[in-house]
Amino acid sequence: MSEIQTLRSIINDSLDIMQSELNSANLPEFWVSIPEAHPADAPDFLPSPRLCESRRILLAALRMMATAIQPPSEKIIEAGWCHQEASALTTAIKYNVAQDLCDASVDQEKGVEGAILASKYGLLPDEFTRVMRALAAKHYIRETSEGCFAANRVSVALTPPNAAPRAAAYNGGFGLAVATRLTDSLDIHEHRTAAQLAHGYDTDLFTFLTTNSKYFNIFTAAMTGTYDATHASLMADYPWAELSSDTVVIDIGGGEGGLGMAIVKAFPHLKVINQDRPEVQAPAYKNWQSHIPDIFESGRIAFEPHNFFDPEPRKGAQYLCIIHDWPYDDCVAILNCLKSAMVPSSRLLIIENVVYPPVSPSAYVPFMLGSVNNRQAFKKADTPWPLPNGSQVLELTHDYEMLSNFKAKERTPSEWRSLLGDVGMKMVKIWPTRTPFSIVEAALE
Ligand SMILES: C[S@@+](CC[C@H](N)C(=O)[O-])C[C@H]1O[C@@H](n2cnc3c(N)ncnc32)[C@H](O)[C@@H]1O
Repeated sequence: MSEIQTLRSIINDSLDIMQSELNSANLPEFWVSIPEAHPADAPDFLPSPRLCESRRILLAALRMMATAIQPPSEKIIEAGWCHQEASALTTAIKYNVAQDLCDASVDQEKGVEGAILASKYGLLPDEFTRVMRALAAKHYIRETSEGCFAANRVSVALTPPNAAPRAAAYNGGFGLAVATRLTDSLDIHEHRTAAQLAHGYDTDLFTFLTTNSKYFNIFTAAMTGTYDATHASLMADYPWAELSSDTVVIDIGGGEGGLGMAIVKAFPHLKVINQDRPEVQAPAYKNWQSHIPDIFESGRIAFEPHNFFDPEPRKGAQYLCIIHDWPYDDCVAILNCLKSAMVPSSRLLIIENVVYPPVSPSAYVPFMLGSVNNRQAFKKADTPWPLPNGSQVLELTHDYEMLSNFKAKERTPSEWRSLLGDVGMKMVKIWPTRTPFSIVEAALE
């Protein structure tokens, strides 16, 4: 079969599998235009392995199909304007447009005039309407008649309490400016990041954030926005239940404590200590008090100020950490501080975007979702030809962001083996999850 015929058959087959998975879970088919959330949009929704993998492969095939049919010169020109989508989204988030469009008073057939919304926000009607139109063209909202706008399913995900907009708000408030300096930062052969060039600081980003409350708030909220919808899978795809009942899990650099909260909610036999910089204590307390007041009161989750460049004070526990935002030497220093506390039974779980380079396959790999079984532990399907192995859009986005903000990185499996080996640890296993994140399990050598 030709490349395009194969893509067409992957698209048809994965669509069929996706639909049958939805049917067996008694879920409706997906939609765009209806201004309601699909049950699978809930942050705590856990897709079956086959639903997860059919969606992943379908998305990859649709993206490649779009490349096949679009004139290459047009693709290049369109991509050159990609910052426009991010800036339009930032505007929508700033004014909470989606909340207004989803309001019960809005007739979703007719929509609301852009000019009425513009006047509510104190903006010029023509300018604002064109930003709205850009959003409608990308399916964040609908244009129902010229200059009138209504909500769709994506608009619903843009309204509180959904956390994803907080991740996108970070891009508008901080990341877009960083992106403009990435190219400049590459030919400075010393540790000078695009973020430092864009925002004019010399320290590491986290130290800079402590001096700037606006960016501190944007960044801290963005972490919750990024990780919030991953917790159901992170809980299901690692055998937390098998940890013994005296286990203390230390989440090092745990931020507002969303992951720790998911662990203590799902596994009553576990305790979590969330370690982070002292200034993160207040947001973490606020988070736990509003979501898990009883567990917080019981002391099964606690905050401990700790600098992870100092030796880890809690010996012989199970440890979680994220180190993708530190350059190599810092990663080695952090891991050594942690290693000093580990005993042979300790495990270090590093929750990051393991990167599988998007290598173009030379051999034919058929589309076989048969190997993904809903009754077994989650495993990823082999990516079929002609999709590049990997096909990881969000994972590679994170890697680029780590480069831009920290001159740090997401790692391939061999890079993980090598880094862990450099500090006298070994990789036990990489656990794939139904999110862009994997869990890299490490132990003492
Ligand atoms: C990638 S974020 C972690 C996000 C978090 N796991 C979550 O689920 O929201 C990195 C965290 O490392 C923390 N951090 C940065 N430098 C630190 C240090 N020297 N010691 C301890 N924590 C630090 C930051 O405050 C931030 O919360």
